[in-house]
Amino acid sequence: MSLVVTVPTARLAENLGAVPDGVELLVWDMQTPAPHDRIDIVVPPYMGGTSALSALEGVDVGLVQGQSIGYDGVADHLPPGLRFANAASVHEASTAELAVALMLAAQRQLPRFVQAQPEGEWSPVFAESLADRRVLLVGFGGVGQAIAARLLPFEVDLTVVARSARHENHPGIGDIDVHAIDELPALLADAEIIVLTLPGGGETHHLFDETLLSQIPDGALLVNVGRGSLIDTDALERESGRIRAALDVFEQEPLPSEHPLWTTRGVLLSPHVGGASTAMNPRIARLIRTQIERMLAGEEPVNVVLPAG
Ligand SMILES: NC(=O)C1=CN([C@@H]2O[C@H](COP(=O)(O)OP(=O)(O)OC[C@H]3O[C@@H](n4cnc5c(N)ncnc54)[C@H](O)[C@@H]3O)[C@@H](O)[C@H]2O)C=CC1
Ligand SMILES: O=C(O)C(=O)COP(=O)(O)O
Repeated sequence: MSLVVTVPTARLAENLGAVPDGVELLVWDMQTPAPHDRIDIVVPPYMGGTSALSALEGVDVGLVQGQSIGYDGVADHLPPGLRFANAASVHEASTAELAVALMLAAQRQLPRFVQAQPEGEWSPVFAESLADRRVLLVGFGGVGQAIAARLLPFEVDLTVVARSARHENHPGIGDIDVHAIDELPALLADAEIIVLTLPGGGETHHLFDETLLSQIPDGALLVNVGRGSLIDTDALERESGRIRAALDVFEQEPLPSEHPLWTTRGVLLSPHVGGASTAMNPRIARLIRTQIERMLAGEEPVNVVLPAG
């Protein structure tokens, strides 16, 4: 058995290191014609990878291994007959770190100190804590549970709402009740920090619409590391000033430089960098290695979220 595997960057090939005998590893960024008619595993570029999928038209591909967890939009660009695996688990720790960083920065008003530093301005504030705050975590899959595991040592009062809990016994989390999503409006009324980790797509589109946003208590912090489409951005802008927000994901990405969110008071933005850290490449490489080993052994690959249609 032999396999042809393509990765989009030399750095990822380096992270992958030595591959088993019989595996031909090539660097292909999908901007040039496919290097072979048959490729067993194709790894498209990170971010914006969906448009590159057209390069797979007419190529016999065993598995398309994405580098993201979210795969909204992929089905529309994936040539028929190809199957797609996502990068579930790869970005969980990194995205959870960012979510906690955004919460800490917004609660303790770190941007204010960063701004005052060049002026040598001593500007103490009596800030919101993370300790003892009532945190409502929306979504309890890999990312949500990784956030819970990191938040609990901060001594927060944690409530979780989701359709289902994908993992059981995530390290660091004891038994947590998961409330059904239809309890969301009632749970919101009591929340001081709300953290969104749901996937995008039709079912969750504008879940936080004008009505739900208006039920968030005054001064509460809305954190979104799931997908921008979860929140009606126009409605959020109308609520700004009353509630605070820390957002890593947006309905339109990149967020245009003239967008009012950039300058809205009480809004902290990061440019969709939840998964973008040094943890990523070695973890993606580990996942690719698993897929190679499974395919060499004639086993099904893991993480297939779009079976060959
Ligand atoms: N900011 C960033 O850079 C990153 C963002 N993400 C986003 O985070 C999302 C979640 O990732 P994981 O936790 O690994 O996914 P997952 O599939 O493990 O968990 C999703 C959670 O959302 C819940 N859920 C899904 N659809 C729902 C619905 N319609 N109503 C109520 N609950 C629903 C599930 O029950 C589960 O608790 C990804 O789909 C991606 O969009 C992921 C990685 C990095
Ligand atoms: O893993 C994810 O879902 C992420 O959000 C990060 O990457 P993406 O923007 O989906 O390419």
